Amino acid sequence: MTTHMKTDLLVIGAGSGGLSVAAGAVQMGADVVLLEGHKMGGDCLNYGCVPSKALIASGNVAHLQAHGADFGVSNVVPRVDYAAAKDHVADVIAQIEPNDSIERFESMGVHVISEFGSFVSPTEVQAGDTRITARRIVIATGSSPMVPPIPGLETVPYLTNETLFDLRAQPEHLLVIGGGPIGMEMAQAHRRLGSQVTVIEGDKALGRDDPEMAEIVLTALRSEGIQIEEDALAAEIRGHAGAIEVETKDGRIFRGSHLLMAVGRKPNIDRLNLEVAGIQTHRAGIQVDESLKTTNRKVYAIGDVAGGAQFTHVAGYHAGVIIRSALFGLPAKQRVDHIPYATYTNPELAQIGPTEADARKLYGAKLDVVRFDFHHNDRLLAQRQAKGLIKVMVVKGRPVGVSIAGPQAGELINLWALVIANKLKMSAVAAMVSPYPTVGEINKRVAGAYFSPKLFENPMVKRVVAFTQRWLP
Ligand SMILES: Cc1cc2nc3c(=O)[nH]c(=O)nc-3n(C[C@H](O)[C@H](O)[C@H](O)COP(=O)(O)OP(=O)(O)OC[C@H]3O[C@@H](n4cnc5c(N)ncnc54)[C@H](O)[C@@H]3O)c2cc1C
Ligand SMILES: NC(=O)c1ccc[n+]([C@@H]2O[C@H](COP(=O)([O-])OP(=O)(O)OC[C@H]3O[C@@H](n4cnc5c(N)ncnc54)[C@H](O)[C@@H]3O)[C@@H](O)[C@H]2O)c1
Repeated sequence: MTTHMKTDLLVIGAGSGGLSVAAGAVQMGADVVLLEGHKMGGDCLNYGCVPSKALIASGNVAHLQAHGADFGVSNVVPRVDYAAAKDHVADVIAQIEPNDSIERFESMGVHVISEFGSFVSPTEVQAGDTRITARRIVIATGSSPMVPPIPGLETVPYLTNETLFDLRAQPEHLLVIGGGPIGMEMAQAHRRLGSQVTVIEGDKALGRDDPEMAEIVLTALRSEGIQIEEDALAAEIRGHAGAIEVETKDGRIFRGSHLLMAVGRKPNIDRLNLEVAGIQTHRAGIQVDESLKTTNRKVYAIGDVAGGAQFTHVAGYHAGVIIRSALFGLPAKQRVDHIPYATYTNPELAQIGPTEADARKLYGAKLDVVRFDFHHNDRLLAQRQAKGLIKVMVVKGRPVGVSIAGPQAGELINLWALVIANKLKMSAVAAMVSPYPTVGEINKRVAGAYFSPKLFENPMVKRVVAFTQRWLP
C-alpha cells in the first residue's frame, strides 16, 4: 500500500551534496525528506575520499620507515599487514560515519527514507512504498565507476573503487587501468605498501593537469618504482584470478595479479526515470543551467550527477547555491573560477582556475606567470622534501589561476582559494607576514617574485631612492 507525503524539499541521494542540502535546509526551517538507497555518506565516505586518503596514510607510514637513513634513523623494511591497513581504513570510515548517519539527520528533523527514488511525475517521486510530492526536488545521486566494454574484461575478476577497500589479501602486482587521480593515488599507496604496480594509461597520466606540474609528480612516482605506461590504451584483457594480462592497442602486454579499473565515472541516473519528469541529460550527467536547475524548473541537480567537476567540495558548494534559490527564492548562480582541487599523491598536485596554457589562450599578452621553486623553502629543506613548483597566473595584479606540485600542495592551494574567491590582488598576499619556517611561506614568496622585478629591476625606483638618499638627514 502506497503512503503519500508532501514536503517542501525532497533530496534524492545522501552523499556529499545531498547531506549538505538536507542539513542546511532543515536547520533553516524547511520540511525536508531525504532518500538514500544504499549507504549514507555516499561515495566520499564509503568508497572515495575517506578510504583513499586513509590508505594513502598507511602507505606514507611505510615509506617513512623505509627512508629514515637520510635523517640519521636507519631504514627498515616495513612489515606491512595489508589486511590491518584495511582495518585502519574501516576504522577511519567508522569515525566519520556518525556525522552522516540516519540518526543524526533524523535528530535534526530530516525525514530519511532508505530507498532508491524514481520520478513518477514532474513533482512526485516514488521511494519504496512512499510517494512524495515536493515543492522543490534536488537530485544528488552521484556517480559510479565507469566500466568500459574492453573485450575480455567481463571474463576476469577486476576491482573498482567500490571493491578495492574491501580487498584483504595484498595484491602482489596491481595493474591499474587509468592514470587519473584515482589510478595514481591508489597506485602509489599500493607501491608504498609493497605491491608491484603498473599503471596503463591510454593518453597522458594526470592529463587534466598542467603537464609541467604533472611531470614533477610522475617523476617522483616512477622513482618509487611505479611503472607508468602512457599512450597505452587497454584494448583486450585475458586471464583469471591471480594472473591477469592486459594488451594495449599498440600490442604491449602487461601482466599482474590484480586489476583496478580507474577510467572515469558515469552519472547515477538509471533508476531516476527522468523522462517522466521532463529532465534532460547529456553524456556527462544531468543538464543544468548556471543556477543548477534542470530542464524541469522545480528540480535541481548537484554534485557528480550534474556532470561538472567531480569533487566533494564542489557538491558541498552546489548545496549552498541551491539552498539560496530553493528556500529563499533568491537568484543564485554557481561560479567555477574559484574551485580548487588536489590530487593526494606524494608529492601532491593542486590547481585552481586555468592552467598556464589555458590562461595564455584566455588572456594572451595580459598574462603574467610567476614561479617559485620549492628548493628555496627552508622548512622543506630541513625535511628533505624541497622538490616542487608553484606557478601563479596573474592578470592586472590579480591571480586568476594557480598550479602547485609538491609536498602539501593541497594545503597550499587553500590560500589561493580565498584570494580568488574574493578577487584579492597579489599585493594582499605580499602584505601577509608568514611565520618562519613554514611551508606556507611559499605562497608569500611567489607573490614576492611577482613584485620583485617591478621593485628591484626598475630604473625609476633606483633613481628615486638615489635622489631621496641625498636629501635624507
Ligand atoms: C576513489 C575516489 C577518491 C576520491 N577522492 C576525492 C578527494 O580526495 N577529494 C574530493 O573532493 N573528491 C574525491 N572524490 C570524489 C567525491 O567522492 C565525489 O565528488 C563526491 O562523493 C560526490 O558527491 P555527490 O553527493 O554528488 O555523490 P555521492 O557522494 O556519490 O552520493 C550519491 C548518493 O546517492 C545515492 N543514490 C543514487 N541513486 C539514488 C536514487 N535513485 N535514490 C536514492 N539514492 C540514490 C547513492 O547511493 C549515494 O549514496 C573521490 C572519488 C573516488 C571514487
Ligand atoms: N583527490 C581528488 O580530489 C580525487 C581523487 C580521486 C578521484 N577524484 C574524482 O573522481 C574522478 C574520476 O577519477 P578517475 O581517475 O577514475 O577518472 P579520470 O577521468 O580523471 O581519469 C581516467 C583516466 O583513464 C584513462 N583511460 C580511459 N580509458 C582507458 C583505457 N581503455 N585504457 C587506458 N586508459 C584509459 C583516461 O585517459 C584518463 O586519463 C576525478 O575526475 C575526480 O573528479 C578526485
